[in-house]
Amino acid sequence: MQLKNDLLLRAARGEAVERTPVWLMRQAGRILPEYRAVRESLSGFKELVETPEFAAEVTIQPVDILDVDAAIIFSDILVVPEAMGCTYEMIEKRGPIFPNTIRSEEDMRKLRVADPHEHLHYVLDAIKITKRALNGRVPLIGFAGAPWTILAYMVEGSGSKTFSHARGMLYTNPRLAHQLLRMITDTTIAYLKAQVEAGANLIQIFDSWAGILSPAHYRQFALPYISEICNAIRNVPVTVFAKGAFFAMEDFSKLNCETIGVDWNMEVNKVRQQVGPNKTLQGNMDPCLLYSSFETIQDETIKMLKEFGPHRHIANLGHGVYPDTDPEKVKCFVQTVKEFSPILKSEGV
Ligand SMILES: Cc1c2[nH]c(c1CCC(=O)O)Cc1[nH]c(c(CCC(=O)O)c1C)Cc1[nH]c(c(CCC(=O)O)c1C)Cc1[nH]c(c(C)c1CCC(=O)O)C2
Repeated sequence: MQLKNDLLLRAARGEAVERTPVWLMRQAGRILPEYRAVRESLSGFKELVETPEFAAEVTIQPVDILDVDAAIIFSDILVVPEAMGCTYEMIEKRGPIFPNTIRSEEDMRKLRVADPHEHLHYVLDAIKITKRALNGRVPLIGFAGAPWTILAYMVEGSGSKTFSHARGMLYTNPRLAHQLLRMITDTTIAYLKAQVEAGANLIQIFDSWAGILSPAHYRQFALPYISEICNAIRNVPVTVFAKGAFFAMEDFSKLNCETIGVDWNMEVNKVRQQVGPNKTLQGNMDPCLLYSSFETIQDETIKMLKEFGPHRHIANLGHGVYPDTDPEKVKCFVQTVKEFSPILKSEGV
């Protein structure tokens, strides 16, 4: 189906756009009372993720309410380890827990390369329902975690400040780490291909824990697998968002992907120099800006638009929106991009 608003896809491919497209990482859920109402009618987070009709409903809420230029399918990066045989629980206000971690050859034997049509059909169904309901209003973003970030959760068993078990494995048993990364990558490629077949218009890879690795480990244990995924997904644009990986920007310039995510620790002009002119950049507002006044949000958003320039930019935060953010402040961010980017474009800023 022809998209009515394809700004995101054109910006990703480096084509001309009338204005800069805008959406927010983690826009689906958390900040919206409408999301919480759906969530509270169910037994928990997992029921919402695994029930395609509800997942589709909360995917579309931010498009209706926040007026963003894209929807991102409501799911989680942790559905991949679950499909591989490593189940997670989502503990209210604490985050995910994996009762059985992967730390030995024996633990590995319990895992499989998942078939997305068998083990992740609920996400594929949610994508199909969402696409039908969106009726071409905006593109739908599919996603997965990058293999390193998924390994980090499977080995650690929960969120962590240090991920010391996961990082430790890279020193103590690199062979096992590569074996696990191999299985995660194979599952992820099949899963993302299935998301595209189901209707996803763009794919984003979240490497949320990129920034805790040394550059050498990142090149050994993260980049090659991301590169494989990029090479495998060729019908739709791909975005690689690696939080904190300022040291890898030159490596990213060589990836077979269209867009690179930028967080607020990174200097936009330096990143642009490092990745060159042939990639689109996405980001990079500090989510904490949205705690400030409407006036400050406007000023800082305009500053950000000027920094990136009018071409090859997708406006976003530098990481997911925080749960205690006022949706009105998000609307202010979105509207400022929509209002000012065409003006800056016409002024040639
Ligand atoms: C690391 C990571 C996870 N999940 C995700 C990442 C990568 C992005 C990032 O770095 O933030 C990705 C994710 N998780 C969720 C989405 C949905 C789509 C969207 O709004 O972007 C996406 C894209 C829903 C969710 N995933 C989660 C929630 C909150 C749970 C709830 O509603 O009760 C939502 C809406 C839970 C989750 N899921 C995860 C954690 C650590 C937590 C607990 C803390 C938190 O709330 O963020 C793992």
